[in-house]
Amino acid sequence: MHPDVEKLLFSRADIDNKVHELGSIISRDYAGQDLLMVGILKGAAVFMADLIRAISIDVSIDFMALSSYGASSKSTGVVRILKDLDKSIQNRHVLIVEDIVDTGLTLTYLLKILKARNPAGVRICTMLDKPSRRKADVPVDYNGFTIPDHFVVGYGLDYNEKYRNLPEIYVLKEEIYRSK
Ligand SMILES: O=P(O)(O)OC[C@H]1O[C@H](OP(=O)(O)OP(=O)(O)O)[C@H](O)[C@@H]1O
Ligand code: HPA
Ligand SMILES: [Mg+2]
Repeated sequence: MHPDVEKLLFSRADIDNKVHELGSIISRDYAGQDLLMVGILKGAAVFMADLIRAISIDVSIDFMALSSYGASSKSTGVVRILKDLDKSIQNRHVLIVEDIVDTGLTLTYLLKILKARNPAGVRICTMLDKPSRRKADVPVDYNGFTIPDHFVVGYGLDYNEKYRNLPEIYVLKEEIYRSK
């Protein structure tokens, strides 16, 4: 285990099973529809790469880059678009793919922007949901795991741009983010 992590939360097997479960449900729910999956960079990149390969129907993908956290473990509530979608989403079925929903501020902002573009629908798929810290209500349609109030890293999730490459999901030691 990496020396900065407190404990393992979800193993490779836990993650693989969950990704395949979600992939099957999404494939069934969107059968016969024009599905566009939108990964939110950078955190969702790893989950997105696994999830699209667990989907059995035709799907297009795109990415958006938003920034709300910077070099802190706390949300600032300020969300900026760093990279927008390449094409119009009008009349398309959009599925937002996130690594984690925490305060919900990022997705609240994003949902507002995307709904204003008149898609056929927008739903949310997240690997992790941390409902105890919610500041804004967001409708999570597909959730991998609900987690308690710990700062987690790995499988795309970072602290200060570190630990995204860890293949499993861990709780970060408090001393790592408290000292900043
Ligand atoms: O529900 P919230 O409190 O808004 O937090 C969730 C968001 O925060 C993280 O992104 P971050 O801004 O750290 O960017 P990153 O994906 O590049 O790490 C995460 O990937 C979500 O997008
Ligand atoms: N870990 C990493 N990034 C995050 C988290 C977390 O627990 N919550 C919001 N962004
Ligand atoms: Mg981050």
